[in-house]
Amino acid sequence: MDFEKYQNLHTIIMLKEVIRKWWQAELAFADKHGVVQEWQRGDIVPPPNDFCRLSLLSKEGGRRCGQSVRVLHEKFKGSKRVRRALTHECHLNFTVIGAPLYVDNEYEGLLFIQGFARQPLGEREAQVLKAQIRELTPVDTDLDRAVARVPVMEASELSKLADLLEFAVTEIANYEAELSRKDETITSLSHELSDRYKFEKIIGRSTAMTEVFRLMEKVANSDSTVLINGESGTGKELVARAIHFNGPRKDKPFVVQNCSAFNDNLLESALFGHTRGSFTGALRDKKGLFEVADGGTFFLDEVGDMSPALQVKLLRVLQEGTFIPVGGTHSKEVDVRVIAATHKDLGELVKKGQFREDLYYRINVIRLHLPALRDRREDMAILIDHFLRKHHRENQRTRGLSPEALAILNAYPWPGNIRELENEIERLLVLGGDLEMIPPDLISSRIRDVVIPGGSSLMAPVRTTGKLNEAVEALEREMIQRGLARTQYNKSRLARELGISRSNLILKIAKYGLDRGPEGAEAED
Ligand SMILES: Nc1ncnc2c1ncn2[C@@H]1O[C@H](COP(=O)(O)OP(=O)(O)OP(=O)(O)O)[C@@H](O)[C@H]1O
Repeated sequence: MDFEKYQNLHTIIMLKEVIRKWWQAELAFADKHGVVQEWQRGDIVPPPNDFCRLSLLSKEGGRRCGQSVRVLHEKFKGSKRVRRALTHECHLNFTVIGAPLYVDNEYEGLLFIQGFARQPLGEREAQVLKAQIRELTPVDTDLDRAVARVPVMEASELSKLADLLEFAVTEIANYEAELSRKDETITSLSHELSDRYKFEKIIGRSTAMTEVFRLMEKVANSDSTVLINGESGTGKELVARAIHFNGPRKDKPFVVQNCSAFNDNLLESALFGHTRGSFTGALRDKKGLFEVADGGTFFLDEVGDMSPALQVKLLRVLQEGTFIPVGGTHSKEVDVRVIAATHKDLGELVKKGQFREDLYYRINVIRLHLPALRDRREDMAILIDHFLRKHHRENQRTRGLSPEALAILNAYPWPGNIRELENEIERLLVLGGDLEMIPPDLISSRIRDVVIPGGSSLMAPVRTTGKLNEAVEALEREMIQRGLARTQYNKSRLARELGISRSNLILKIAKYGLDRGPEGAEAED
């Protein structure tokens, strides 16, 4: 256990100050082997008691001071039942008081304070003390003055100090417990995230997607740079996350930055960080995202929009794993896997001189192409089904989309790809309320207008050949079916709209088999 990490705990800072101010003593920590690491390293904060200072700074004196602390440590280690503060008289006859630190019922060391007398030193005691210290080390200090300055702690004071030490070890134990709770939460959140980005959560059975999955499996366990190509909303980020969460870096950060979101200066500072004063407003040093992503994966979206200057910096990180923060003089080293994405044709940009060729070859090690939704129509049905389940509210009755609604969705070119489809399904589920089947009327007019310009009929093209009565019947059936969907099976309203009686409408519904059955019947009209 490293006591240094507790030095900044608010309670410990306060405690140290109080102890210094009231008792002229220093709070220190010995580890679970009874070793005071700072002393071992020669990192000694001079204690207010000059005799302790002289002793600690001499070789033999230091050894004896360490031994005194170890005696206390042995007392704690010997009995798990001792949880209160105990005292011991050191080689110079000063008191050491310590309290044991237990974390998770494991003994981790002790917090202690040393170097005070229990009562003012008498003449004889002072003589002995001076002789002892002279034996240990050559003395250049006025020892009479040192005797007068020896901190004295009476019994009542000592019990207060004991309370404070016990309070401090409890605080540290609580802090550790809180940290491990956080660790558990982080681990379980990271499992949840890995679950969410399992390959099976990426929907697609088309040939193009099967190829994507095959490559994803291959690259997940490697460290190579990946370039994902595809229009907006085709799932580039989803695929990048799945690669990260299915690979060895999954417990490390996954960081995303869209390179077209900022101007050049802001992007550079976001990616590489900046030093204080490097530009107006840079009030303190700031870590860049490459540092945040250290050990993990960095998803650089729209990499084709990066300026030539930043392309150079990116190339350096990819090749050497180093970069210099804006305004900085020293380079920093990171271990980051880069997954880049773009909707542009980088090869074309290279030809036009807008993208560095060396960078292009460096990031184009493995390329994944995500097809536009319009080019993988065979995935429409399972995608719709997936989003219906994903956004279905608990207890919602909706079972699906009506055949007419499906026909419209299937005919639409989906320029916004899967994101647009997902948004539309989510919207339909909200608007559909408790309707069992979502009717086409609820589909966004933006989509309907593309599929049926001017809101023309959804029906099959008007028949101009064949038997007239059959064509009339087909038209009648379509009009009733669509009307039922639009009015949510309100037959009285639909009958009025169609200009026929309600009973006539019911007959026609039965004739064309358009009734919803007994379950739906109750909700009608
Ligand atoms: N194959 C898929 N299966 C399930 N959901 C998907 C699939 N592809 C994309 N999505 C969903 O579509 C939405 C858009 O995906 P994503 O943000 O990954 O696209 P993108 O290509 O990175 O978009 P952009 O380039 O605009 O940032 C997300 O909600 C994502 O979960």
